[in-house]
Amino acid sequence: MSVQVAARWVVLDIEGTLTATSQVHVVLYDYARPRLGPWIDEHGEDPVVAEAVAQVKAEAGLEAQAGTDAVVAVLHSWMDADRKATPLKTLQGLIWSEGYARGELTTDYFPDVVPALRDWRARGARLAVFSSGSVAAQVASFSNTTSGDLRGLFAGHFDTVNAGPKRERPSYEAIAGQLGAGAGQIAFFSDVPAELDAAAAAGWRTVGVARAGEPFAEADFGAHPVVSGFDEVELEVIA
Ligand SMILES: CSCCC(=O)C(=O)COP(=O)(O)O
Ligand SMILES: [Mg+2]
Repeated sequence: MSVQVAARWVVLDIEGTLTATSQVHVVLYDYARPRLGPWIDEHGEDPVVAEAVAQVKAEAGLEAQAGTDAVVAVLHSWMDADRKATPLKTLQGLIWSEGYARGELTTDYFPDVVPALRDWRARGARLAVFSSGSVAAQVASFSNTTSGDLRGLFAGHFDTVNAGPKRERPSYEAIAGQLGAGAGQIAFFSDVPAELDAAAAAGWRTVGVARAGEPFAEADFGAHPVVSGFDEVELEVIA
């Protein structure tokens, strides 16, 4: 069954919506795990890295003098628990950006994703991304995919730094403001009902993405329309 959606802007979650959860939790997390310690030691003078490390220590209750091993142990525990803490996402994004630039990482999307995004874009829809993954990670991940370089499809990237937490309404209000769009012009696609609830509270249209085999496939999406793939979406592009 198809779902009709009227929107000018389509804002997309990544994990579980565009890519399999294993693409993040296995491929990307396994790439980052052994590289976190060396990255912190080699880039400790970089203010972005220094600030992220300070945030990890503060959030984990470590002393300011704590060494890299203690910081890495916290970061690994957050990855094991899939805690999408902002400083972890910042550090992962730096490491993944280098991995994509070196050609050591390639993003693989669900088969219905790229044809739908190209079709929506060709028909005038504007596309943006809202993910817990940092903006740097998002852009890098679209640069090297099994369908080529897809960066040109997207007009906006949002994360927990430039928008806010994904389960809170003000984050969606902030994104609408940055896009210069009315809430009723934006449709948000996500596999996580709590994210859809926050977007709907901000006045956005919402589409739940319940993909077979994914963690939220059997979740209760409440009043949100639900698809099992983008080929079930009939997008009407509005002004
Ligand atoms: C390829 S960008 C990195 C994705 C990531 O780190 C992540 O946690 C995805 O979370 P999402 O909010 O997109 O479900
Ligand atoms: Mg998701």
